[in-house]
Amino acid sequence: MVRLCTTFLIPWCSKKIVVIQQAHLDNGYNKSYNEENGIKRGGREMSKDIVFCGGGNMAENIIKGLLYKKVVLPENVTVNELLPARCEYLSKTYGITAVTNADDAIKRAGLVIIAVNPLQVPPVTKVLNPLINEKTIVLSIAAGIPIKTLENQLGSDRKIVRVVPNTLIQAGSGYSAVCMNGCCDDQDKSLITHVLDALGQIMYLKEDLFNSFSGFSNVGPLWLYKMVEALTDAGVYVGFSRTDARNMVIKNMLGTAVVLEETGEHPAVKVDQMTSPGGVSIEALKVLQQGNFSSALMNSVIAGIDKANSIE
Ligand SMILES: NC(=O)C1=CN([C@@H]2O[C@H](COP(=O)(O)OP(=O)(O)OC[C@H]3O[C@@H](n4cnc5c(N)ncnc54)[C@H](OP(=O)(O)O)[C@@H]3O)[C@@H](O)[C@H]2O)C=CC1
Ligand SMILES: O=C(O)[C@@H]1CCC=N1
Repeated sequence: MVRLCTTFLIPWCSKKIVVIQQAHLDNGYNKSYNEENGIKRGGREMSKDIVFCGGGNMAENIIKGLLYKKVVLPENVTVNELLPARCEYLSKTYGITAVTNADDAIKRAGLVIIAVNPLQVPPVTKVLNPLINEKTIVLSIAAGIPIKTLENQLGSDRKIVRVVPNTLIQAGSGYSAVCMNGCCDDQDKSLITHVLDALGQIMYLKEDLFNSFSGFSNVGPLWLYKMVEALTDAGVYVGFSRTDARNMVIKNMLGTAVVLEETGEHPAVKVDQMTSPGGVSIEALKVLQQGNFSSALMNSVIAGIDKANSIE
């Protein structure tokens, strides 16, 4: 096998990353790649194929991340999707196989990813049940569906992983939460880590924190998108073009994240530093506090978590 180590910039992200390019990848998950990244998989080779059940938004984002990071080759990816038009789009765009019946691929797969909406999970597990075996890893991203429910549908002797995937996969930033049932071993964990690494950061969590993770971290970009929208409107209101206003807000947001990540300082310290006595910032802060900004955010987080709890 020929491997090339390349450093390059992700086009949509300013972070430098190092990727091991494999000129010849003879199995979907490459042992050398894992070892290069400090992830030991042991001797057992994983079946090379991944099957996605459901080819919607999340499946597409995950596929993009996996192909971009060369975790898997297009010929090792099959999507089982009900809509023929969607199958055509996915296969043409990504060079993968997308079909309305993937029974054969599921039988061969090492990893099956359930990426349908929660209500569609029972019909999907019904299809999977006779096709998977004790070596197949079934990974579900369906919000609010616990491992216990999946075990009831698939068997408690099956390897089951529950993931709340990062919603900023295209930026390669943001946490995915993971937990797995007792049938998964260290090698399975290494493999799942390797796969999810391609999407962003990973946090192994106890399942009882999953709903909190969904409502807090997974929904996270929503508050930031809404903030960009509101601040851009404010910029337009005071006379900037929408483009200029949006650009200023986005650069401020990126810069703020970099400063906090790199310094590790508390945001309140940064606010203290920029509020000059009797100045502009402290005036803006006063009015923000009158609008109950912090309380609105906390209540919104709690509402999302309550909803996640109610689905489960
Ligand atoms: N969107 C997000 O940001 C996040 C989503 N999730 C979870 O990811 C899952 C998928 O979400 P998302 O991608 O947004 O949803 P989508 O509705 O975009 O995708 C689901 C896809 O599955 C197809 N489908 C339905 N039933 C079946 C079936 N029996 N077999 C195969 N395919 C089927 C649907 O087709 P059709 O349209 O014809 O029904 C649709 O294309 C959900 O469970 C959600 O909770 C988790 C975290 C974040
Ligand atoms: O809104 C949802 O149901 C999913 C879970 C968190 C983000 N999207």
